[in-house]
Amino acid sequence: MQTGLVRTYVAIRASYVDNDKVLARGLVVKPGGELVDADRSRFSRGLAVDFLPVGLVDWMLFCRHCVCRRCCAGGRCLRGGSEHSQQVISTVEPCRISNSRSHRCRCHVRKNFGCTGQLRSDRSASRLRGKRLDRLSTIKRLFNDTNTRAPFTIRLGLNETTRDTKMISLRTSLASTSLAAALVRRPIACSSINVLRSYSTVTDPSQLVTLSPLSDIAKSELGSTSPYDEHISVLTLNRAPAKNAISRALLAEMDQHVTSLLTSSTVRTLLIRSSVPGTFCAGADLKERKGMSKPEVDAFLLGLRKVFTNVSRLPMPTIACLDGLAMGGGLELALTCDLRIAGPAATKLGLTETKLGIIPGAGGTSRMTRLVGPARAKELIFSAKLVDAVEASRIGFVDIVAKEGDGTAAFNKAVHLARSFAKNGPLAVRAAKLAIDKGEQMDPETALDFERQCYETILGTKDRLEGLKAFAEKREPVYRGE
Ligand SMILES: C/C=C/C(=O)SCCNC(=O)CCNC(=O)[C@H](O)C(C)(C)COP(=O)(O)OP(=O)(O)OC[C@H]1O[C@@H](n2cnc3c(N)ncnc32)[C@H](O)[C@@H]1OP(=O)(O)O
Repeated sequence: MQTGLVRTYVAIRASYVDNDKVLARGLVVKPGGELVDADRSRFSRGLAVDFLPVGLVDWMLFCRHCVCRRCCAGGRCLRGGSEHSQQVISTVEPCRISNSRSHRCRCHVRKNFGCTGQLRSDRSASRLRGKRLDRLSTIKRLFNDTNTRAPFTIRLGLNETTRDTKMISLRTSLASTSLAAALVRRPIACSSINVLRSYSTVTDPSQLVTLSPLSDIAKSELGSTSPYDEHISVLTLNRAPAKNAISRALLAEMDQHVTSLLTSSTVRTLLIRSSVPGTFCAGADLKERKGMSKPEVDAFLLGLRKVFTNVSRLPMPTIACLDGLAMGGGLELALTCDLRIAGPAATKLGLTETKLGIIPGAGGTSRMTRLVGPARAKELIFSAKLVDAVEASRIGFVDIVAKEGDGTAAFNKAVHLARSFAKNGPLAVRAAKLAIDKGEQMDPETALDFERQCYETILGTKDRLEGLKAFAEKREPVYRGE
């Protein structure tokens, strides 16, 4: 057995097994710290919580009726795992726990792990709350006790009276990040580092921004893979408690990732998305900002400008996946990308800074104006108004409105598009991007000269020869970016 620090492996997600059927799957820490894929594990009836679902998922509360199409990985029903993979439940039924018709399934983590029920019934919630707190303190005690290396088991077994409550939500009472932090600090013996990796960074709540190849997450999140996925990177904003507000810490992490991408020769497309349902980014962290001195604000704005400028200068295509609100600096981040795709969840998009007595300070005035023209940019900025995806597309700062799917429609569409970019000659795509970006700022004649220069850079490449050869041989080209 190897010993490893469970760091990026905090993606220990909820798994519930009922009558030997796995209703939701995930990574499990079994007593003793052994890490297994929950799919392969078998628990006895009841909620098996000798593992800790933390991270983005927090603890979920859902009942059997909450399993919906959105929660199925790639249309596969999570009920019963692969044996029942064809079973897709398309309707959302009222929740029996809350007796409320307002109950809706919400896919919590990119189709991965079922629903988080929005428990409307206060009575039910308070009935559960006391238990949650007790259990939470037990869990915390275990994790905070660094001397405890012994195998541990925490059981939050369901009793008969709460049979329909498949999982107990700790969300309201739990600062999940602190639990996660406790977890990441605690070395846990684990048997398979490899298994862990495939579930890693996206859901590590200790990381505010993660960067991972699509190939790491495509199977679990999308249920489909493509040979090009390893060339597509996904930058994920992961600060749920503050709706991804850009704090100094978040900006620093973003800076690190974006800097690494500036010199990457293998990434063919970058997708920027959020792991927080209903949110892309709520802009600059206003709470942090409140306590900043003038020099600190200056430094922050300078940092923001640097990072956003770097995003706009990335050599590969970039797509902002707006599956939720994007306000102020959040929208400004999206504006730095080559394309913005917005889904039905993107109901609040706007440069809202003037409402706060400030102006867009991360390139918003300039980038929005370039996209929609001065009059529309002025209307948006002066009024600080929020628009939805369709209106944003009509105005011109959203390029594609994704309609298929709900919570992750934009991401899904972006993946589709990114794969179509990634199969083409990567050097050619980069050269085209450069020609467009720079050429746009030049007079037409100079732009044509510049286009020619860009063309020149690819004339001697192996990819170009491969393109011609593949055409002659009537096959798909295999580009290597050489
Ligand atoms: C150069 C760049 C400048 C800028 O970007 S200026 C900032 C522009 N952004 C904004 O004006 C957005 C401010 N936020 C809001 O208006 C609302 O929030 C939202 C519409 C985004 C969401 O509203 P709702 O769904 O009702 O949620 P909630 O309870 O307000 O927020 C959940 C938690 O998120 C925190 N939060 C939201 N936005 C920010 C932010 N921008 N900075 C810091 N924290 C934020 C809240 O405070 C709260 O947290 P708690 O529950 O602890 O109070």
